[in-house]
Amino acid sequence: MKHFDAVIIGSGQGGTPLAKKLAQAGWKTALIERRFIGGTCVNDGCTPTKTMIASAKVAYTVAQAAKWGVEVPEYHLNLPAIIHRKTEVVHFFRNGSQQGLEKTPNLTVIFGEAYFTGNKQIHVNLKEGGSLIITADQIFIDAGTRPKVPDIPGLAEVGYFDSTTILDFTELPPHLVILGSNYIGLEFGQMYRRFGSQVTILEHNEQFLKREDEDVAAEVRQFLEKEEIQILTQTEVTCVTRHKKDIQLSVSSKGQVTEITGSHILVATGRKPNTDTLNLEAAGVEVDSKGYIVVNEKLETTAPGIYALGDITGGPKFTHIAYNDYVILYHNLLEQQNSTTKNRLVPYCLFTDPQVGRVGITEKEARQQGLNVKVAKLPMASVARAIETGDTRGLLKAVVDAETNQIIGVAVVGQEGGEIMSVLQMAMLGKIDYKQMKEMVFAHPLYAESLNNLFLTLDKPQ
Ligand SMILES: Cc1cc2nc3c(=O)[nH]c(=O)nc-3n(C[C@H](O)[C@H](O)[C@H](O)COP(=O)(O)OP(=O)(O)OC[C@H]3O[C@@H](n4cnc5c(N)ncnc54)[C@H](O)[C@@H]3O)c2cc1C
Ligand SMILES: NC(=O)c1ccc[n+]([C@@H]2O[C@H](COP(=O)([O-])OP(=O)(O)OC[C@H]3O[C@@H](n4cnc5c(N)ncnc54)[C@H](O)[C@@H]3O)[C@@H](O)[C@H]2O)c1
Repeated sequence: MKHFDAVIIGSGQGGTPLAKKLAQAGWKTALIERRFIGGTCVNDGCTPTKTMIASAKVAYTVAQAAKWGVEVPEYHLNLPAIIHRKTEVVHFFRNGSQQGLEKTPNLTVIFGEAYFTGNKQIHVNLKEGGSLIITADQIFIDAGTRPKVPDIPGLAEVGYFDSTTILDFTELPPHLVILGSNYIGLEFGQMYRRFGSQVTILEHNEQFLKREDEDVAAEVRQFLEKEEIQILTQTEVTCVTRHKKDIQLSVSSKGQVTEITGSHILVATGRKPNTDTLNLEAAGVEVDSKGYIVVNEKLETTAPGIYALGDITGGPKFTHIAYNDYVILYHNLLEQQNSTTKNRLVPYCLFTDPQVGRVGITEKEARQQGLNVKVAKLPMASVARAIETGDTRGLLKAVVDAETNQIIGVAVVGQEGGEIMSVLQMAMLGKIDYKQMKEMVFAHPLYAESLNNLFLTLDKPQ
């Protein structure tokens, strides 16, 4: 049996920096990881997908090059080379992170599967064989989530990809049918369409991108459909069968029963927490009805001295949120602060091309809450930089408190939409109001310069 001051389960985007910080502060710390250092983001999530999306953008640009007066008579897609590049980038990030951990004094990295055998006691089935019992004064659970697969008759027998397994498939699916039309479904859908697959996206909700305002969702749908991606909402798959190389999906779409034939299926219907193998009852850590760990706003679980961070808490599932959870914990534990998750801004970016950068409240939410707001909107077709660059898809939108003039919500669909949103996120944090943004000097002709014009629209009668 080994004893540590702190044990962290999972080397994700919260656990890795936390392990380093606690060890650097002199705590005898252990970090337990059952698979690869870096967790989902580095190995199966942000890093591989954004690397491959970059290749898809090149393919799209080359295909459209004549639009910019550049004739490209012929080009070929080399999917194994794209996947090789992705794997190299992933290894670069993973290895860099692992080396950083291994160099940290007071920190022991243990590869193996952890589960609780008591309140502050953990059993680890070591990757190298054998097992280890560990006790600790403080325990931090950052064990993340994994793909959730719907229970559809025939799906398991026919076979399907999820967002992890598809990353190493070196053949191009002739017709990829995707279940789910949120982040994963749309990012992969556009990527494979640009690689040359036919793509059909099936969404069981009535509204496409239901979290977003309808005008924002419509803009995204429009540019995806222009690339001949078929999107069917209110569509439920009832059964899947294989007919030689084809996969047949029986679907109920807007009340009509029909068949869709594809070559491969990608399941992108959400994630589920990795709490089922942790034996949390032994530690007295409660989970909610979906299996996520119950935490308060300081990320304390129901068991004293045990904390949870990142996706496993059921909070917004983003790398920057897992990272911010770590920041909250180290502020409170090492600097005796009183940091909480309450009222933190949660920005996010959908990495379609163009991107969708979002932060704060939507117009729909503001109206539902009965807030007195003004809404500024500007099409990308009115932005000088977009016209010059040759891509006017998208729009800028900001929700402004009519009494205080503060910006309370932003959506930017456009090239560098995430970066432009971040400019407004800074304004929100720094309490720079829309009148100041309207007259702020931005370098010409940046996308950011268009923020002057965005807020000038509020001078017109609403
Ligand atoms: C395809 C995809 C694309 C994404 N793109 C983005 C993006 O562009 N931007 C963004 O912000 N977010 C993105 N995300 C979400 C982001 O990856 C997650 O929010 C983030 O990785 C969560 O980090 P985490 O620390 O909570 O957990 P994870 O990164 O999931 O880490 C958990 C770790 O715990 C380990 N573990 C689990 N159980 C045990 C156990 N019993 N014992 C030992 N170890 C264990 C796992 O092996 C894993 O390494 C994406 C996700 C996916 C799937
Ligand atoms: N750019 C980013 O920040 C980024 C990128 C990828 C993933 N992520 C994170 O990863 C998580 C998982 O992403 P996701 O897109 O898989 O999940 P999600 O939960 O965001 O979306 C799942 C979608 O699938 C639909 N769905 C569920 N069951 C279905 C079914 N049986 N048939 C058809 N549609 C169905 C849902 O209505 C929803 O639209 C997200 O929470 C997100 O935070 C973030």
